[in-house]
Amino acid sequence: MLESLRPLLTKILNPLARNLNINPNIVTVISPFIAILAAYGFANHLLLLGCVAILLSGFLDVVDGAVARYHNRSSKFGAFLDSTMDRFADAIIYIGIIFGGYCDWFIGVLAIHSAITVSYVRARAESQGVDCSVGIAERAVRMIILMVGALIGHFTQPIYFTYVIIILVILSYITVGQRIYHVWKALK
Ligand SMILES: CC(C)CCC[C@@H](C)CCC[C@@H](C)CCC[C@@H](C)CCOC[C@@H](COP(=O)(O)O[C@@H]1[C@H](O)[C@H](OP(=O)(O)O)[C@@H](O)[C@H](O)[C@H]1O)OCC[C@H](C)CCC[C@H](C)CCC[C@H](C)CCCC(C)C
Ligand SMILES: Nc1ccn([C@@H]2O[C@H](COP(=O)(O)O)[C@@H](O)[C@H]2O)c(=O)n1
Ligand SMILES: [Mg+2]
Ligand SMILES: [Mg+2]
Repeated sequence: MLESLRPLLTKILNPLARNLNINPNIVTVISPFIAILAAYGFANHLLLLGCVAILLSGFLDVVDGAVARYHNRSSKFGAFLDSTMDRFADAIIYIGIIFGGYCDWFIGVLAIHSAITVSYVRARAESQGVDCSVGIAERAVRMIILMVGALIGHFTQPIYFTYVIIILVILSYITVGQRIYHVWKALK
């Protein structure tokens, strides 16, 4: 969905990438630590901290790839590490949200389950040679929805954050369906 913004994003990030001539894997492993900070924020009812930390963690997730591409340091291990750290970040953020009591534990577990399943379907599809970056709630969209929800919860009432999480779970499962359908069409 947001993939079409990638060329624009690359243009914007290239000056930063040019000045950041480091191993992109270093950037990749910092991102989940910032996600832990987001989880800490949610667990302690600091919604604004949660929101800013998700933004920073997501920012690093786009910077690692930009640095890798700009300096011709893209690697298969880097791609693997990037995806793995993303799963870690996804889960830890929801764990923080559950601890903060922003949703029923069952909804929180579904949020983790749906997010991991969305990404698993893509990984499994790619192992079958099918590109699967489709669906309404790819990771960037999920992160943006969470940030917007946290902001709404902060500036109005926390219950609105809960509603946003429920919507996010529904959108994530729809994405699982969209991706399975996409792979079915590609492989039938
Ligand atoms: C806080 C600051 C110091 C930093 C501030 C900088 C600012 C100027 C803001 C810039 C932010 C922006 C550029 C970054 C935000 C991105 C973030 C919202 C989400 C992170 O996106 C992930 C990204 C990379 O994906 P990647 O390929 O590395 O990972 C894949 C992914 O995990 C897949 O998961 P899934 O299958 O989809 O579940 C795996 O399957 C893959 O294996 C794995 O490789 O994706 C980037 C895609 C887009 C091109 C990103 C577009 C982002 C928009 C331009 C962002 C606009 C953000 C707004 C500013 C947000 C405002 C919200 C507000 C605060 C309410
Ligand atoms: N440590 C890394 C991180 C990323 N890559 C490469 O970038 C792709 C992901 O790009 P994003 O802009 O979405 O982060 C990934 O598939 C790798 O090709 C890398 O090599 N090393
Ligand atoms: Mg990345
Ligand atoms: Mg990533």
